[in-house]
Amino acid sequence: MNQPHSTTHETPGGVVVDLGKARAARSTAATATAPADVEPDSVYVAPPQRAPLEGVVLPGPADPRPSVVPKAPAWVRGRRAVRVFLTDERTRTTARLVVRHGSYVVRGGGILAKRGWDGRSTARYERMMRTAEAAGLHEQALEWEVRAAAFRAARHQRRMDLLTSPIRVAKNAAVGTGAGIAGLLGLGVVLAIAERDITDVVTPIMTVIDLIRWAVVFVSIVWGPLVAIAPWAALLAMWSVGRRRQAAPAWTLPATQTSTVGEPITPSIVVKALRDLGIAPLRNAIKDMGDAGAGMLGPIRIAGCGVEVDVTLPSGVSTNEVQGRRRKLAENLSRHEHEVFITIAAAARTVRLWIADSGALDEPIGPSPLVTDHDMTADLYTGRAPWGQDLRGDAALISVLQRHLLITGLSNQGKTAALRALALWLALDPTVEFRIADLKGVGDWRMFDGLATVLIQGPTDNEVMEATQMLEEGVREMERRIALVKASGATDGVTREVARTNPDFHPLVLVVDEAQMAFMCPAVGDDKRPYGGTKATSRYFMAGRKLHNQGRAVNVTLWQGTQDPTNENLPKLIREGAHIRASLALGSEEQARMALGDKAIDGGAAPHKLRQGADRGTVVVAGDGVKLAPGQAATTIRTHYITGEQAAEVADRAKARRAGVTTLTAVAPAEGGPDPLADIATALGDAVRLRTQEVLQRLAAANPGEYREWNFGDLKSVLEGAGAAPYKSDGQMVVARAKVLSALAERDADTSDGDGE
Ligand SMILES: Nc1ncnc2c1ncn2[C@@H]1O[C@H](COP(=O)(O)OP(=O)(O)OP(=O)(O)O)[C@@H](O)[C@H]1O
Repeated sequence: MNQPHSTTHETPGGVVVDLGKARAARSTAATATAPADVEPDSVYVAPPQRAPLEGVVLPGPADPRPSVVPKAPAWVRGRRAVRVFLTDERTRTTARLVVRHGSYVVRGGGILAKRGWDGRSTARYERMMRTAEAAGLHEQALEWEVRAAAFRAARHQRRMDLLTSPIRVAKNAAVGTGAGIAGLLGLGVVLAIAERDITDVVTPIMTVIDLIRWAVVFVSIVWGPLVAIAPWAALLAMWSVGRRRQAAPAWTLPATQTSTVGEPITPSIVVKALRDLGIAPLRNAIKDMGDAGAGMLGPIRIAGCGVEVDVTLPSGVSTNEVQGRRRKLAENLSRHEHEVFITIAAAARTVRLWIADSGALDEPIGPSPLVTDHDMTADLYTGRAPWGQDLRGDAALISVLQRHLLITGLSNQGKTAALRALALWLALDPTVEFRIADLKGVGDWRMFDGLATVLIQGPTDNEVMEATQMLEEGVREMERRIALVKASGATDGVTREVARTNPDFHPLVLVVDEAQMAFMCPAVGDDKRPYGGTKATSRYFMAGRKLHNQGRAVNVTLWQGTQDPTNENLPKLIREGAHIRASLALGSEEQARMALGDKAIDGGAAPHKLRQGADRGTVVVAGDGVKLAPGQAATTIRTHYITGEQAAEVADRAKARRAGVTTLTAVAPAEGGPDPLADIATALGDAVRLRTQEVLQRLAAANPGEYREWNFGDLKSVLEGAGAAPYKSDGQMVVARAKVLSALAERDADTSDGDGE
């Protein structure tokens, strides 16, 4: 077995160790490996411990680590110790405790001093004046000024009185003492006569003197302890006031007191939230108001699953500035953005805040009365559909009488369910006829089979064409009714009485769900007019427009449901023709403006702030039909969800109220509908060619309902489609009669060929 390399020499005094080699051995041992020259499978035996020479310490064989670790300098160790001490949780807790309670005392003292100062000076009046001024309430400011002047006058009087009071007090004391002594003497005389003892004359006076002496003795006994206790009692009072007001830095407060999540809304929380909104004039005004900032707020009222408060903004702050910071305001109030609604109240410069209880909006609302009340009936003229609940938790009822309706929203947010819920309610009125086109066609409206007179279901161009024919048939029905009303000479339109007794005027509701499919449809009819699109030649669009323009008065209304609106899938004229405009969650403010109109969005309606998915079934409704407070532009309704199965049950009840209805799945194309090419030929008359402008005028004069809105593009597209495009002649666009006639002849030949096949 090999020995490690160390050189030792026996000497008379002990063992001499070669330090260089011993160091080498130490470092080798520290790595816990055998020396390099030890064979791998040989066992390494540590050298026996020997007594070292003085001043030299050898590593122990069992513990190869150096036994002496050089100590860090004292200042480093001191710093480490301080750091450990400072970062220790116990130290922090103690520090927080000390600072918190210290602050309670100091700031509590400040609060008491301020109260005292307020009571004795005009500080309070001046503060209220500043508040009123900052809020632009000048009348109130004047009122406070008058009160301050009265206070000053009264104070001056008291001070003047003080100047003369020592003399008065001295006089009063002298008179009082004299009278008291005389009284006591009198009493003593009476006593002496009664007791026949002259010494009783002074008995009452001596009794009073004794009483005074005892009082002095008592006070001298309790005075010492009272004086000793007084400062502590004062400190306790200051601490108690400070603690009640939580007057300490936030970092020192316990977590339960600093967490504001779900905290009830108080005036000071609202004022603080407004102050920290990042609107400089608002912040400055609130700072100027000091403690009186709550003067901006109306009473905080419980409103459904939240609270409602009106805020009168100081001058220089506009309501839309506050509306634009909804998220920040919500966060300042420890709420999510969707839990705070900011609308414009009727009073000038006033915003109405509705703040939900934390998480309350995520709780489902109850089932629809349509589902729970099996005896429910409906009356289009006098009733309102129980659609859901508004944010205050009140039933949201909507009147659909003679109102066109449009409901938009991103896909899968509950559009069909909301539209269907209204139709189900109205179906309980047996006088109402439904014609429905469901351009999604997955059975959402299946329960209306046997209830609606027309039910078209499917997403293809065929269904769009049928839906268009359904609308065009509705237009014809409308025109027939208008003619009847004209002929009848009626002055009150279609009254409830007429609607119920005269089958010619029963309410007719045309429903098109997923209407964007119709606008996007590329199909073109035999007359070369497109079904879809947004031109004056587009059949769906034009039929919708005509219904919007004149249908209401004769009880023919159009309800449309459509996905997120754009100019392509929801043209402006169609959006604006609806009386009731409702929107579920949308992707952007731009879409929200299209869905509900600028006025509603500027007034605080914000369907784009609804959460996709989480707020399914929540609609923001603008326009007619819902009750709105004065100045309110829109309301938010959480609709009751009626499942397909429940809808089928309600539909069965509605069917039971009607004599059997046969449901058609298509509408036959109209005979004798407008034929633009033939009408153009008629308009041309005998002219060989006619300016396009002239043709348009003649068309509009002959059939204004159809052609009034036509422009050059519409005329051109029909003529181009027929192969008779307008062309330039003498620098002007003209239509050639020969070309139009030959296009007509060609078409007729095609049609008869087709018929013969
Ligand atoms: N009022 C409601 N409350 C809660 N959930 C609802 C409500 N309405 C609908 N939903 C849920 O949303 C889903 C989608 O509803 P619906 O088919 O009506 O949406 P949609 O907007 O018409 O969809 P799409 O545009 O894609 O056809 C339903 O299956 C249901 O789960």
